Amino acid sequence: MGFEHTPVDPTSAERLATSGLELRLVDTAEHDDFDRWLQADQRGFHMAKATPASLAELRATTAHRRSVGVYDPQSPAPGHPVGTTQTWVTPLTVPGGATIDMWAVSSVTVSPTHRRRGVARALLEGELRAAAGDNVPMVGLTVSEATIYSRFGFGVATFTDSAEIETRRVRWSGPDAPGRLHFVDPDVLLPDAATIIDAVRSSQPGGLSYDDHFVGSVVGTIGDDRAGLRAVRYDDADGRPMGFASYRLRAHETDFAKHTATVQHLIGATDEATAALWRYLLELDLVATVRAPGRPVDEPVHWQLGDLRAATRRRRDALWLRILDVPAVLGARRYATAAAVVLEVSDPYGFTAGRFLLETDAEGAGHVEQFDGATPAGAASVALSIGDLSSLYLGGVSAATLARAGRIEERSAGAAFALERMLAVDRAPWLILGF
Ligand SMILES: CC(=O)SCCNC(=O)CCNC(=O)[C@H](O)C(C)(C)COP(=O)(O)OP(=O)(O)OC[C@H]1O[C@@H](n2cnc3c(N)ncnc32)[C@H](O)[C@@H]1OP(=O)(O)O
Repeated sequence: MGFEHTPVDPTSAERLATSGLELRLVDTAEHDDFDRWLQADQRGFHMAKATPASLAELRATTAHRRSVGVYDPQSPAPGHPVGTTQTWVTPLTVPGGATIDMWAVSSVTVSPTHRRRGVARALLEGELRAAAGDNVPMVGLTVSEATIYSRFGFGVATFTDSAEIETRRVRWSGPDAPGRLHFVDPDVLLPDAATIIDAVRSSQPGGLSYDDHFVGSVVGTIGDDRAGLRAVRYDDADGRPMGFASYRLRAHETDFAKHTATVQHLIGATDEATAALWRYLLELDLVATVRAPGRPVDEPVHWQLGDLRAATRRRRDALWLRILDVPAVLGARRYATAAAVVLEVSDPYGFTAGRFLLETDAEGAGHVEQFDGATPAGAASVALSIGDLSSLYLGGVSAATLARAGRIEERSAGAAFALERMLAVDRAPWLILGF
């Protein structure tokens, strides 16, 4: 049985029932029920009511996800949910290229008429228990506000940069790409984009698998604002599609030579493709500014601009993770050093609380076991919360910094930096597309 049939959590259903509310799965094959859920989701994020056309698109591209609603039978419109969430299971690429299952949680909304009486808590706790019950070892989400999810054991694991680049300052110093660029229609690009994103995500820590809804939104086959989207594809010297960029142009109020190009997405399966696409955008005529949100924090382009100050960058949290099974997730990734560390993990929900011994070998494999004994000679030892361990997991957060912040307690001298060296990665984790 797939995740879409996982029932709602009975504990949360009972808790909500004591407030007279009903928690249930939405039958996404039943259009009216699903449309009401979709409209509640739109309203929850202060978006305009979905048009019939966009409802049809959303139904077609997201019906396979598990949609959960909270209903108030006393409402004048009892079929309209007052709380929503949507979940699905995706592979999450971890350092070394293996994948683990991640229970993705999205669309957490509670109607302003029903806020701050524990509806979101019931939804979130219910999803943690549902994922644990299905033996999914990791839960992941992105947040509207960074103040909500730590209490449930989540920690931020990846960041993105929003770059703004003054094109007139750029003197391209990167390599010349041997391939060619072509404008492509969204329908033509869609399958290539899906292949390119899939190739990248399979080796990119933090990479997820993306369905047609996501890929269609970045190439412009779906979405309300698709008319202004342009897309180019980079084909390598052998003519194989290796990357694409989609972007919008906005004219300056008074100066036609100062358009702004805003990148919807830019992704290359090779560094050559990524550089070629960046160069294309930075050398567009009549464009003074290129804006690119959601970029990896170790983007090579900043070393190819010829003027480091041509770009300003703003960093933001992206993927938040919540480990549910410590041995499963630590055993799946690869490590940079051969070492041993004892992790004393606290967990407000008890899913993962305990002591674990992580031993890594010269090939980078990790062996993890629950552990009661004394810390072995030579092993590092730290105490930390499950949220902070989740932050460290993909290698995008420094253990030494968390120790300096007072979040990790070092039980042996230098233990945080020893852990940081074990977890080090050659490529910063990146959430390729937000969700
Ligand atoms: C993964 C995602 O989907 S991220 C998107 C989150 N959704 C949004 O931002 C849409 C707009 N906001 C909302 O719909 C709601 O305000 C929600 C979903 C954020 C919160 O729903 P509520 O039902 O009011 O939350 P609930 O009453 O269950 O609160 C649970 C806890 O979170 C806290 N909390 C709730 N909202 C916030 C907030 N915006 N900032 C900080 N803390 C918050 C509450 O104080 C409470 O804390 P405590 O129990 O530890 O004392």
